[in-house]
Amino acid sequence: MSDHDPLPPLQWDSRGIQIQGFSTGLYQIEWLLVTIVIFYLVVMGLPAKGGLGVLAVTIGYFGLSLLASRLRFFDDRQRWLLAMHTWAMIIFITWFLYGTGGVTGPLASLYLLAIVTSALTLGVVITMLEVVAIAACQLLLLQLQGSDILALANLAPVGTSIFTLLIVGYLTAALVNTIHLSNRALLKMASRDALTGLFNRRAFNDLASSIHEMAKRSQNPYCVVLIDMDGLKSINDKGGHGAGDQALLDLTKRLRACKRSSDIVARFGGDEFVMLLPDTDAKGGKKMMQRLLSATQRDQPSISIGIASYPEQGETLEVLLDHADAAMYLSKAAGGNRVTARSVA
Ligand SMILES: Nc1nc2c(ncn2[C@@H]2O[C@H](COP(=O)(O)OP(=O)(O)OP(=O)(O)O)[C@@H](O)[C@H]2O)c(=O)[nH]1
Repeated sequence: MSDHDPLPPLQWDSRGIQIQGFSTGLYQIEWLLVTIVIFYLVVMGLPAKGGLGVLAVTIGYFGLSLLASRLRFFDDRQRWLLAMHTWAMIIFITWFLYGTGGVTGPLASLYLLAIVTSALTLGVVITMLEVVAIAACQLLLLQLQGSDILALANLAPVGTSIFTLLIVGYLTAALVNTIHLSNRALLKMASRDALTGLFNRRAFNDLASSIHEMAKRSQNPYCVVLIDMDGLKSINDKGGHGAGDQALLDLTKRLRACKRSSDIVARFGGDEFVMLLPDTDAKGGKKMMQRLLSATQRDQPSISIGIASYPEQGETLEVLLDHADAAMYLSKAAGGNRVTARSVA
């Protein structure tokens, strides 16, 4: 099976899993921002000029944060929504700094919260773009405060703050990227059988469930096939574990060679393999498995195959797997090296 095997988007989308994992952190950043702003207003009081505007925007932003938390906004994992959120944070912070006259004061570091939010979820490029936007906001604030934006004395603190944002944004995004890559590697490991590199039972169940749902909607048939090697124990006994492993690898090669790109093949464990053949009825599935049997060389261990087809032999994947298993045991009981497709209903 190639690396292009289909992975269902939800369970195996590592970027999505990563954002989901960070969602608690995102809520905490949001509440930290709101808490710092409210704390500032309580301790320092409303600014004399434009105080009501600052209060109104703070209450509005607080309301939005509450709504985001209620709606589990960050669990949604849609990147454009998260990007809009960081923009809203930057605008709110800029407005707050404008109202409190503190572009060069300690509250200017609030921009760090927007940058960390972006770096956690949106990647290096978007985060760097946001730093540029913050630089523009800070220059605008200087201008609105009546400072000369070309004077070095005014530009220096802005430059220092932008430099800090760049470093924090870049390092956080780079760290997150490393986590993302190791997540991908872990997901791959968690979905594969160590010996054959085929999907394991867990990955098969996830993939098969989404194919089952699609088949149910489109009323298309599909086949579930259980394949069990005949006599692996005696191969192990005669040739050792290495010979048994090689026999399993040979069978894996044969299964890969006979499958279409849309078919899924997995190792269920031991000498048992499973295939799911989308858009294939019982007749087509049986024909395909007969071809697999006739391609089996004399010196290769034989296999016993059981087939169940959707929808005739079951409305759920579990029932189909049971039927395919029962059919496979009929093949085995009849001496192996054959394919059985039957309804147990
Ligand atoms: N080499 C090797 N052997 C394995 C592996 N997994 C399971 N086995 C062995 O495969 C054998 C399976 O035994 P059985 O279930 O009796 O299967 P069988 O010998 O093929 O007999 P039938 O299925 O009745 O034809 C056991 O001896 C297991 O120890 C593996 O990854 N590698």
